[in-house]
Amino acid sequence: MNITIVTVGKLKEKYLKQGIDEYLKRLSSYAKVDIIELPDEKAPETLSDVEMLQIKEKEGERILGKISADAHVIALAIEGKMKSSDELADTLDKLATYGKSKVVFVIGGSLGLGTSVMQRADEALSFSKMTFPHQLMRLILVEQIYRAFRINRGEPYHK
Ligand SMILES: C[S@@+](CC[C@H](N)C(=O)[O-])C[C@H]1O[C@@H](n2cnc3c(N)ncnc32)[C@H](O)[C@@H]1O
Repeated sequence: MNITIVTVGKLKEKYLKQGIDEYLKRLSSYAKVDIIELPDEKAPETLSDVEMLQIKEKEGERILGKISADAHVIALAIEGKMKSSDELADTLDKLATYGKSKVVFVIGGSLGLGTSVMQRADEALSFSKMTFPHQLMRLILVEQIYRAFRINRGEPYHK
C-alpha cells in the first residue's frame, strides 16, 4: 500500500520530527509512506470570513494538486467521523482488499481544510472534538497508521 500524508505548514519542532521519523522508520516494513509538506498562506490574527475562505481555497488548490484521481482520500477534520484504532485498521485492510492501493491522508493548516478538499475526500476522520496543532496531528496520525498495520498483521503492540 502507498500512503501519502499531505500537510499544510512546516514541521518546526525537533521533538515532533524525531517522533515522526521514528514511526516512519517502523512503518517502512509495512507500507510506503511519504509526507508532502505544502506551504501555508500567511494568516494574520484578524481575518474576515471571506479572507479565511480564500486562504483555505488557495491551500486547497495546492493540496488537490498532489492528489491523483485514483487515490482514496481521508481528510482529517474535527467534525469528521470518529473511529477506534481497530476501525481505522479495518478501513485500511478493506481498501487493500478492494485494490485501493493509494491512500492519501490530508492535514489542514491553521484555518483547517476548505470546501474543495472536503468535497474531494472519500471520508473525513476525526481524532476527537479537540483541536490539535497540525504538527502534533502528524505525529498522532503516523502512530495510528503504524498501530493499524500491527493490528492487521496480528502483531503485538502495547495497549
Ligand atoms: C490547527 S488544526 C485547524 C483548526 C481549524 N480551526 C479547524 O477547525 O479545522 C489543523 C489541522 O489539524 C487537523 N486536526 C486538528 N485537530 C483534529 C482532530 N481532533 N481530528 C482530526 N483532525 C484534526 C485537521 O486536519 C486540521 O485542519
